[in-house]
Amino acid sequence: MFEKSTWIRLPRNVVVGHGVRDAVVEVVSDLHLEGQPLVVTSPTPREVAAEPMVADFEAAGVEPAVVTIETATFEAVERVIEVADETDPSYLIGVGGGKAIDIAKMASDHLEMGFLSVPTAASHDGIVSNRGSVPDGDTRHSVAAEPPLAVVADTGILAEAPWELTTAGCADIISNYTAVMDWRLAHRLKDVEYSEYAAALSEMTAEILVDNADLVRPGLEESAWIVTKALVSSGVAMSIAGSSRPASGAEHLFSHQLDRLAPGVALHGHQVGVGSILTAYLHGGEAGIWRDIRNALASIDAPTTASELGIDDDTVVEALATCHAIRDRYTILGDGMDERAAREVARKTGVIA
Ligand SMILES: NC(=O)C1=CN([C@@H]2O[C@H](COP(=O)(O)OP(=O)(O)OC[C@H]3O[C@@H](n4cnc5c(N)ncnc54)[C@H](OP(=O)(O)O)[C@@H]3O)[C@@H](O)[C@H]2O)C=CC1
Ligand SMILES: O=C(CO)COP(=O)(O)O
Ligand SMILES: [Zn+2]
Repeated sequence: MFEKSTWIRLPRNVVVGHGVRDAVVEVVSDLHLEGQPLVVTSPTPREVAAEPMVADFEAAGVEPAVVTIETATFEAVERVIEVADETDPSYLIGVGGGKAIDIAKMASDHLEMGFLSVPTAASHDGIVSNRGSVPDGDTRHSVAAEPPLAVVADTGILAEAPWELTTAGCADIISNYTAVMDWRLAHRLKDVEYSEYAAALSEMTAEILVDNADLVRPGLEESAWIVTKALVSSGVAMSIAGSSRPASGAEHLFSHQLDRLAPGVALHGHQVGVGSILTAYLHGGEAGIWRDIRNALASIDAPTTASELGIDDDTVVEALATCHAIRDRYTILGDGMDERAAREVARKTGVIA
């Protein structure tokens, strides 16, 4: 008897383009959402996008509550839930980078209410995904959640954000190459559930972005458009897979470990990009695609070395040698790298001097 089943949850509306922030109230109406929203944001996105959006709601007779979070932690999720208990919203709106959107996503899942994703930076592919990513002591959780009901990505806002946020989003996409290599390996060796469709979409997204790298330039709003479409597509791949596997392999373990060893120094996307150079080398050796990944990152101004990340060489080596333990996710790192081997790979790929 055939007993397989799947349930793919995707956003109902994805609105991308110049000035679409002004359409949030209309998108809410299109979704037939009633009552007051709770806006979850972080300090800079609050000024850039949340406050004008709240003014639009007020003009339409709706009084949103606003909560500002500073970190992507379970405590921040708790705080949002407390504010929701006090203000009784009908839905949530996450306005910001990966931090604010992840917290809104996880709080909305707990509260069993929908949320909208309003990114202010094209810096990560959690804009659309059905996962939240949260550090917790020595480990890291990829938390199952609902995807947003709608995404409203204003390319005008995204293009005005600091350029490095956009290059971080590109690097998060380029890292899909090694994430999929790790996923296939885990499927072959450990029988990890695998989706050919999600893997193909994830790889194709990276391919299209690399093919269009010439158009990804500071000051060009078209760059925000190209990168946002890739981020949406990568998030959809995660939703199809029902896990972050299409977009998160050993290069993400490396980044999560850097978040612990050197917190707040480099952006998520930049760290996973450098991690992807290292793990591509582990997958393919000298003849592998690590040079293509390094060149693709360099072509869009993303860091390719420890010093460009602002992190010292020893910390990068330590992260590579220890990151396998951060989460139960089988990758090319297996049960971990010898520290000398990690240093050698980092040297050979030019990540450290
Ligand atoms: N769920 C998923 O599938 C995924 C989740 N992630 C998660 O997302 C996070 C990384 O996302 P990222 O966006 O890099 O992190 P943040 O949300 O921390 O944003 C990075 C920085 O950009 C600032 N910022 C955001 N928008 C603007 C703007 N328009 N103008 C100026 N500054 C701005 C933020 O300011 P401020 O400090 O004031 O907020 C912050 O300092 C990580 O926690 C990662 O784990 C990443 C990929 C996928
Ligand atoms: O960053 C992500 C995908 O780009 C999310 O992955 P994690 O599951 O590793 O948190
Ligand atoms: Zn990522």
